This record gives sequence, structure tokens and C-alpha cells, in this order.
Amino acid sequence: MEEGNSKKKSFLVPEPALRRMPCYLAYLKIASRQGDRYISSTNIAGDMGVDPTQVTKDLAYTGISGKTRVGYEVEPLIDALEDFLGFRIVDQAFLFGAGSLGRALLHDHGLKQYGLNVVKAFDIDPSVVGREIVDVPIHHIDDFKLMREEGVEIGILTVPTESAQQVANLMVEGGIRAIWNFTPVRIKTPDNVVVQNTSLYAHLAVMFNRLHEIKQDEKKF
Ligand SMILES: NC(=O)c1ccc[n+]([C@@H]2O[C@H](COP(=O)([O-])OP(=O)(O)OC[C@H]3O[C@@H](n4cnc5c(N)ncnc54)[C@H](O)[C@@H]3O)[C@@H](O)[C@H]2O)c1
Repeated sequence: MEEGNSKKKSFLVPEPALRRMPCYLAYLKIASRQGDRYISSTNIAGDMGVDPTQVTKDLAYTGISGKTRVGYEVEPLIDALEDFLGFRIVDQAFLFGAGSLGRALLHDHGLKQYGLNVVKAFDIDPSVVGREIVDVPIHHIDDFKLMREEGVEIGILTVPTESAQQVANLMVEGGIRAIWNFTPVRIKTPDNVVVQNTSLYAHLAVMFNRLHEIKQDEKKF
């Protein structure tokens, strides 16, 4: 489950719409592979369990609108969504904390496909510093300030909770402008730094709760 720091500033595109867009994109890519040239918002909505008006509104942010009766042309919509979401430009990122989660992220091919290329990682553990994981060199965190001139603005935070704020401070001092925070700590940053909190476990909690409620309802009948 993800939660941004949009409280600090009001952004043009609402976060729920942005979160739905990668799902539309994945759906459209399947449609394209099946040879569909056109698709209607009603079809997208029906298959994805979203309201058709919501689909039209969300997709309008890309600047593309559907045609009466035929709907959206699939390929141009895929292009527009990828451009809009920034998935076609590959941004460079640094990773902080090359432990179990950090390494899993380094092994994920999806990140690059979605426009994020991790070029360096930082850690304090002598058993990982100096090594490479899937071609990404692991440096000591103390060397991070020397890398400032590389102009990398995106940082992934996967350090233990106790170090989260301290490492986040270092990241900001070193020029990081957007932090993808996987730690459960609500880190404090200046207003002009984007923080995106992500937790697999929050989704798990929702799944447990929904399953529990469904089973409770079944018991009643
Ligand atoms: N968001 C999620 O869904 C999710 C899932 C798993 C873990 N987590 C969180 O991610 C973080 C990492 O979890 P993990 O299981 O990978 O832990 P881990 O202990 O395997 O890895 C943490 C790494 O950070 C390094 N580290 C410690 N202090 C550091 C510092 N000051 N600077 C740089 N590196 C430092 C450690 O040496 C280690 O390699 C934790 O905060 C955990 O709660 C979140």
C-alpha cells in the first residue's frame, strides 16, 4: 500500500488516478497482444472493476480521448500512458541499504522497465560494501556525499528502521529530491522533497481483514 506526501502541496493529478494508470497500461498491453485495435472505456471499466466515467476521467489526463462508438485506439493510448507516467524516460536512482529487501529490488527487472535504473547502492556492512549485486556496485554510505555531483535525484530507502531518519537526512543533504521509502518510519523531509511510502505488509493487512470479513459473513448463512 502506498501513500505519498501530497498533503504538503496540492498536485494536479489525484494520487488514486495515478495509481490506477499502471493497471490500465498493463491491461492495454494485454489487449494489444491479443490484437485489439480499439477498446471502449466500458470494456476497460468492466474488466477492471472501475466505473466507466472514472476510466474516461483518468485517461483524459494523458491528453487522449476516446472516439464515439469505437472507444480508444489501443496503441496510441499505450504510448500516451507510458509518456504521461514517465516510464519511457529512464531515471537513475541510488539504493540505501542492500539487505534482504534492497537486494530483492536490485534483482527486479521491472524497475528498469518502469523507468528506474539503480546505478549504485550504499550500505555499512563490510561483507557487502565493495561487492556488486546484479552489476550494481555497493559503496560505503560515507562515500555517498562524494557522489553528489552525479546528479542522481531519486533514492530508495531500505535500511533498518533505527537508521531510516538519519539516512534520509543524508540523502536530502546529498541532493536526493524523491525518496521511495520502504521503511515503516514516517521520515521527515523538507517540503520540496517527494516521499513515497510503500508497504507490502499494509496490503497484507487489508487482504487478511477482507478474507476474515468474508468468512464471517459466510458463517452467518
Ligand atoms: N515496505 C515493505 O513492504 C517492506 C518489506 C520488508 C522490509 N521492509 C523494511 O525495509 C527495511 C530493510 O529491511 P530488510 O529486511 O532488507 O533488512 P536487512 O537488515 O536485511 O537490510 C538492511 C540493510 O541496511 C544496511 N544498513 C544499516 N544501517 C545503514 C546505514 N546507516 N546506511 C546504509 N545502510 C545501512 C544493513 O547493513 C543491511 O544491509 C526495514 O526498515 C524493513 O522494516 C519493508
